Amino acid sequence: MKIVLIGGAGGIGSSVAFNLLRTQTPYDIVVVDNRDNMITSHVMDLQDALSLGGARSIRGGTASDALDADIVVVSAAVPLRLNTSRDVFLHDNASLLAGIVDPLVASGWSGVFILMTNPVDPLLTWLSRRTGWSRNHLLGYTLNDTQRFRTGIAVALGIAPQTVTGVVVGEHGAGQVPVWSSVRVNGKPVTLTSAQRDIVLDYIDNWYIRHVALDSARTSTWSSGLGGALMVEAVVHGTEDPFPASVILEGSYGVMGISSSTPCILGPTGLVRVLEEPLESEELAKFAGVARKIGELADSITV
Ligand SMILES: NC(=O)c1ccc[n+]([C@@H]2O[C@H](COP(=O)([O-])OP(=O)(O)OC[C@H]3O[C@@H](n4cnc5c(N)ncnc54)[C@H](O)[C@@H]3O)[C@@H](O)[C@H]2O)c1
Repeated sequence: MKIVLIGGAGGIGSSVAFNLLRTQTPYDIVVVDNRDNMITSHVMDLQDALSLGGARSIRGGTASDALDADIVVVSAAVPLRLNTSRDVFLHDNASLLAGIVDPLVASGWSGVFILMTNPVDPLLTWLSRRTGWSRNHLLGYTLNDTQRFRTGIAVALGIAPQTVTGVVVGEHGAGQVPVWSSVRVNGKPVTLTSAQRDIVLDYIDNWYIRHVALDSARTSTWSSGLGGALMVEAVVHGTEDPFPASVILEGSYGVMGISSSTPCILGPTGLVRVLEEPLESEELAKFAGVARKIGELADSITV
């Protein structure tokens, strides 16, 4: 099972690599990046963790390593700078992604492509048109929204996040649609008061703005690295439990041809099934508006 991490020497990529090493799956992991010294630094470090997990190998590589990869995880991106929206990186990251996917398309590659680079939904919508790949092979990483929803609810209720489940659909980040009717604590449905909802909304809506304002030059590398590795594991082993991902919607939530987050069943061929979350009418209206915005952003890419 060859996993190629493009942007693999960055914060997210190296954290995905580390978390893959901790699984019991015999991965052959290849780190590809345009910073050779950082590839070497991470590989020298990570290869000494091989004997503590199930992965078979980790090495540095080049873009051509992707041509026979089972799964390509892309977190390559232009450097983070102060901003208030992931959308400011749309055009620069689209140019960079074009250089990554065009050789894969030309080679007829048919593995599973997981995009972590932001803004993930418009970039995936555009990539689906550019590559012509089936939506089954084109997945966007959006688990963090659901994780932040769980954390926010745990904070609002003063309970452990592990006891909370609940789903977020829609856009990764700013246009996320939290599904209040999906909230469960210890498996039982819970209705939050409006004051509790406000605490949750403040947490999930402002997390990104608060984090970027720190000007730390890093993103959510620990949570996304763990989540990215869990997504790879979900694809490789298949999941019975829904895994949230951005995928091209074909009618779910009334949306066609736009990539947005929804719970999915994943397996070795990528997307196995989209699960449509039942939404209230205001939630559906928000989803429709967000999907329009994602489509307009994708349309604006001219690479
Ligand atoms: N989807 C999510 O939930 C989520 C969460 C966190 C971060 N992100 C996004 O992931 C991306 C990466 O974040 P990060 O913290 O790892 O950033 P980073 O700057 O640490 O890493 C990006 C890496 O990409 C490399 N790179 C740039 N162009 C390349 C190319 N053409 N080929 C190979 N490598 C290339 C850089 O050298 C760098 O090492 C950003 O777009 C960020 O917004 C997404």
